[in-house]
Amino acid sequence: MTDAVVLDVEGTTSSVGYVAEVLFPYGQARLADWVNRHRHEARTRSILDEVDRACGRPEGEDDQATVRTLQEWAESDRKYGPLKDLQGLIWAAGYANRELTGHVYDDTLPALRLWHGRGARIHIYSSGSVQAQRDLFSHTQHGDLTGWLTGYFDTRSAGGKLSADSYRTIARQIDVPARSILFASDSVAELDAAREAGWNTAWVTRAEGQDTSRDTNPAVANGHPRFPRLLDVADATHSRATAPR
Ligand SMILES: CSCCC(=O)C(=O)COP(=O)(O)O
Ligand SMILES: [Mg+2]
Repeated sequence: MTDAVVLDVEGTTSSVGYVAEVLFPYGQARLADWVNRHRHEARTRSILDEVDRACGRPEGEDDQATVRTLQEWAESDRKYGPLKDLQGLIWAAGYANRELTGHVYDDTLPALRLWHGRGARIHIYSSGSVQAQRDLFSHTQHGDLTGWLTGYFDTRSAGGKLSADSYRTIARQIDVPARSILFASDSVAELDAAREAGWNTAWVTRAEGQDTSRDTNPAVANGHPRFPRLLDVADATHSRATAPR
């Protein structure tokens, strides 16, 4: 029985290439300029101060050093809250001025429709900030998809994606028993953590010629049912009847 579906973004609803080759470079190219222009505004200031605290530096003493730290974190794809928040602010401006369009695979909307029609509530869980998630799904090439989604979780609201406790936190927040939740991701390590919390899992490998995540070696499927596309997961998941296990 699947009452709730929780979806990863990068490599599952949306391509790795879009995140790695469009969103991340867009943010990095504008990071220093953003800080220069917004460093006295509350949201950006609080991000910069959080970075300084994390580095053991006095808050606000040297914003250029803070920018360098953020650039280093961005270059090494650190999933740290303040970096993800700042990326979310920069991307929001890009969606607003139409320089960015949120990418979703062509089977993502049909999958959302199928689950929705079967009464499952659909949530997003990404390392990208909740704002970044909302902005991506409200500006896709298929239009605004946020009407299909019930909720969003990031590392601040749920915790890191490799920790079983994060999935327990989400289950509590959405008030659905673990056995009735399905998590779809391209990351076996994330699926392992979700399964440890008692969730059903689906490994989305994406078809040949499309993106595959960095840790989707077929040899390490690790017992998670494999599906080439998200729509294949939805097809195999009969809400309130069966779930892939
Ligand atoms: C919400 S779009 C940006 C995705 C992102 O910033 C990221 O780090 C990818 O995280 P995911 O958990 O979706 O793999
Ligand atoms: Mg992913």
